[in-house]
Amino acid sequence: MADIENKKVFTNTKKSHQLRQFVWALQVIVTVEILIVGIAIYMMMTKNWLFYLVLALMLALYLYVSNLNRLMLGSAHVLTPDELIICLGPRFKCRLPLSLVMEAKAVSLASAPQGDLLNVSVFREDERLYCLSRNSDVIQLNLSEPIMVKAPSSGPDKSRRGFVREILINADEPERFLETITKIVRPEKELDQIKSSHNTLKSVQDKTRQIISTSPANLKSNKTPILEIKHLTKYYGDYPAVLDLNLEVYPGEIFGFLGANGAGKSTTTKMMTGLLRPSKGTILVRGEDLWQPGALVRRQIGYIPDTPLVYERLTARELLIMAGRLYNLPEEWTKKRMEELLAILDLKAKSDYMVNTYSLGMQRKVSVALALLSDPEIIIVDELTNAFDAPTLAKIKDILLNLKSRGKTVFLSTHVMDVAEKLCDRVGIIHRGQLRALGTVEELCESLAVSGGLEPLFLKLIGEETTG
Ligand SMILES: Nc1ncnc2c1ncn2[C@@H]1O[C@H](COP(=O)(O)OP(=O)(O)OP(=O)(O)O)[C@@H](O)[C@H]1O
Repeated sequence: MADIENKKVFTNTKKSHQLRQFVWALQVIVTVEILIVGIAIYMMMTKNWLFYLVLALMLALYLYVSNLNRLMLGSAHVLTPDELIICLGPRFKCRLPLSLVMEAKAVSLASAPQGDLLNVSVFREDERLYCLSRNSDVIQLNLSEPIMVKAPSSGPDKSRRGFVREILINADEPERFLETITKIVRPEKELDQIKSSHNTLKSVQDKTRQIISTSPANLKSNKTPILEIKHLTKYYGDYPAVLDLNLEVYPGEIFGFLGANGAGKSTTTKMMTGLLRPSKGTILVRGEDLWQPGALVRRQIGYIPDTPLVYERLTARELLIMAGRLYNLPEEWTKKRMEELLAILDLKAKSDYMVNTYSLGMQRKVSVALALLSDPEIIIVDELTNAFDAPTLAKIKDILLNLKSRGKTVFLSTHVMDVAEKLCDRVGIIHRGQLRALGTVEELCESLAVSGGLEPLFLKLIGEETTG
């Protein structure tokens, strides 16, 4: 009962005159046609069972059209304390958990996207869902994570489902809608207050403990960074998983991103690969913002996730061919590269078996092949060591060193110090979401007066932080 009382309804078609005219015209046409046909049938047909059947069918058609019109004109979004049920017309409905809504704001559109017969536009474009009946009173909802919706895409991707991070909807009373939703979804301002109080509490401690190497030689000041992370922040609710992260990575280097369990490594790599929207901050790849809609620089990134994200009902070969098509790579080139990668990764023997028959390590090798297929400029690896046995790990290390020798950049997240020490030119150490140290292992050891390499350095830094 309380739930029902807490529901707020926001109509979304009342101000759309064009739509209302269309719907009323449809209602009038159907009523007149049914009357004419009904009278004709009444006069011409004998009153047997067929007559009553036709009459019933006509009545059913009339009720169907009336109901369609009622749903169209009464179309409304429903806001509860936990979710927003987005409805448009009789056909589109989507439940959006409010925990995912990062921001709701009024936006103006130059023109309404082209709608269907009922003047309704529901489609996906560049990870944005348009759910509109007009171009006025438009509200944009920005999500912290992508959600899957069932709506056609305007692009070459013909699938009926896809991920979106921004949703555009109409509300007949946009001010009331925004006021209500921002009361439920914590407003940015309030979040900022929490963030700044969190920062203040730790700031003195943090500043004294952040060890950033600034020696020009080691920052490679003669090179332009390929990757720039500026004030990158991610909140899960009120919890800062990554807080004000700043770093630069240079072409041709293997950069180690180190941290204990839960330090914020995966959250950072997901933001760097376009999988998780930052709460704040920017990620620039060759100076271009990765989070700009349709950013082409995303194509320059290959991502090896910590757990394989592969479609298991295809063979490795089918997956790689499909990925090549998605990247618009020439088929011959894809096939050649695929054979090379399958051979290097020892996957040839099983490459025509479905991926769901592979071991976890083999599935992860498929992830590696997929990430390297388009020969990207930057390779982001989340927890290199996961699921790989020693010989495979040695092989993957060789692959990464080979990429480096070809001028590619590797961003390697790991909590295994040995791997980082052997492979990385520079390392960044993240703890509780904040960067604590940045530089070469030698520089950092010197700054902290630690001997014995990365492991004692890491333990000293994290140990001090934990007890501090
Ligand atoms: N979807 C989520 N919702 C809420 N909190 C989350 C979510 N994902 C991660 N976290 C929290 O954010 C923090 C950072 O997590 P993250 O996965 O980035 O750590 P990590 O450094 O990759 O750890 P590990 O090495 O164990 O994989 C953790 O405290 C985790 O509990």
